Amino acid sequence: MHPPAYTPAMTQPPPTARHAAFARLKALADRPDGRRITPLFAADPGRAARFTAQLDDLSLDLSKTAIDEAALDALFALAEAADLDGFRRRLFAGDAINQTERRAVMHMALRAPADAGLRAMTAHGAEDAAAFAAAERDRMRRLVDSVHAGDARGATGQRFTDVLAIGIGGSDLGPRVATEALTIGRRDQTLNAHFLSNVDGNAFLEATRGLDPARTLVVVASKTFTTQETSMNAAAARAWIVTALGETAVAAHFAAASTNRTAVAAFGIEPSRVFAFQDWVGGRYSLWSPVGLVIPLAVGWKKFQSMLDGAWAMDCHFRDAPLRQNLPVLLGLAGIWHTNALGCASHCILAYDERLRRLPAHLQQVEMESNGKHVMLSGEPVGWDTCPALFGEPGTNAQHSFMQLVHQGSRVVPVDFILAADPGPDRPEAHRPEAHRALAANAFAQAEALMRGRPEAEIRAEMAARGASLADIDAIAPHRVAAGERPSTTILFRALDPFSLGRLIALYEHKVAVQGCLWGIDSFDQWGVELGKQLAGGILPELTPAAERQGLSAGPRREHDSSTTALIDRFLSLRGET
Ligand SMILES: O=P(O)(O)OC[C@H]1O[C@](O)(CO)[C@@H](O)[C@@H]1O
Repeated sequence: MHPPAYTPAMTQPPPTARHAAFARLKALADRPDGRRITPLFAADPGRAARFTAQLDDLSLDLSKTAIDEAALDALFALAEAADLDGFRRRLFAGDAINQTERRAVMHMALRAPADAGLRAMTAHGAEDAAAFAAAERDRMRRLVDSVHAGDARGATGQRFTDVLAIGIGGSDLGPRVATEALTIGRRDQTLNAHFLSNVDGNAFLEATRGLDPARTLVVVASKTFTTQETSMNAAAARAWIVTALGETAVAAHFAAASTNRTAVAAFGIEPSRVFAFQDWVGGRYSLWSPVGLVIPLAVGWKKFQSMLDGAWAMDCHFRDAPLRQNLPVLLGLAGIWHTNALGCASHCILAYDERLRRLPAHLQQVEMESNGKHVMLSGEPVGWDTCPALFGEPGTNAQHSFMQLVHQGSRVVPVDFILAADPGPDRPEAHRPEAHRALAANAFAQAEALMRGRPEAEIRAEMAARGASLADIDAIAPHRVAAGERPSTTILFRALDPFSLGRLIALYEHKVAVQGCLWGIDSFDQWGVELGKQLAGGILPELTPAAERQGLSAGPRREHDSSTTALIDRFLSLRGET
């Protein structure tokens, strides 16, 4: 991929001031009590309120971190050194913020009203991104409505009951987390959604298990429409439809979302069923675009629109709120504190909500593909750590797997707790209120336990009170000690509905942009994943018998290291194909 040559010269504040700001953060963490949290509460009864920011019903509590006023000032000094304010302006002005791909970053236009006036720089000059997105959204809506109304039907005249969404990475994770969040525990979905991402015959079998091709609409989502996994899965789905219903059924059963109309046309999808978006939408930010078509198909247009509205509310807040009251900025700064002042190398996302069970997977891509970078925009190596490794599971499940390490492991892992106060006001009968209270109790208890820990004296006293011998106390007490002072942030809102879901995901998207700006990196490219793709393309012909190699670019056989060569030979020998 060669970026077009239309971008302005790269501009970035010189790193000197940033170096000083990072050094200041480290120095603050190295103060005698610089990493402790409990003394901050002891010293300031108003700490919780002072370190909680709010947008309507959504609150972000940063008080259970070691960030004090001095640390906050140092973090904002870093933001100033990195010109966060200017970055935010350039982002919303549609400048080519994604400098290495010479692209604007304008996924906000996908959720903005048509007349929001959001423009994006393109190879052909600035375009009205919000108007473009709205026009495509209207086309999507027409298809969704006609499927739901039974006007658009399968080739045999039957109504669609299922949608199979094919895509990978950003063309899968975002749509999947949103669809799951809005359908888990409900019985009112308009179509049953199924997802196929991995290039694995088992995944295909699993995704199509029990599906009737005559009643299945297939949506292929791929920004580039060249991704190997998606191409192979789309071809398999096409064969599945054609075998059952004949070649002519493809027009009725397929729709696509892509920026590459030519490749989609070559695949043979009816042009009226192809929905476009522009290169100013990054893959991991594309669930709001036609890539997310499966979402309204599954939950209805009204909910999809409400999700967009929630994200747009967060966009406006991020764009307009002063930095010190700005939720994505504060969440981003907390992460900077943990990564660059405390040296934490990982970060845990715990949503106490089964419906958000795929959120960590989506955020892994949003955060790690965006900010897993080692050079600044100038190409110079960064002089500080960038994105931590993210992981997570729904609470309370996580408590019974990896939380042991978070409480007592040798490294500090900051946690984001995410919780809705109300399990779902639109249908209280579906929720056992006592179960939701138990979820909440666990979320609050975990955060408190991480911070308070358990001192040895308390454990010894408790064991003694229960009649344990001194030898037992000596042997066991050290193992039960939890040092505490482990940081967490808590995101709490009224209810997980489409609006709050959109707002939540957009909060993290902008957090990532904030951090990328402070680290001085390009958060919107992903060159690192290219090499593996190229090498896989080269190895595939080597694993394929000559008779089946048609269509695979044979190319000259590459020299591998001896390990890779031996593994390829062994793979073929185990299959009896040498
Ligand atoms: O939507 P596409 O073009 O099929 O790409 C899928 C995914 O692959 C990646 O390029 C990474 O390999 C992601 O950035 C993207 O979300």
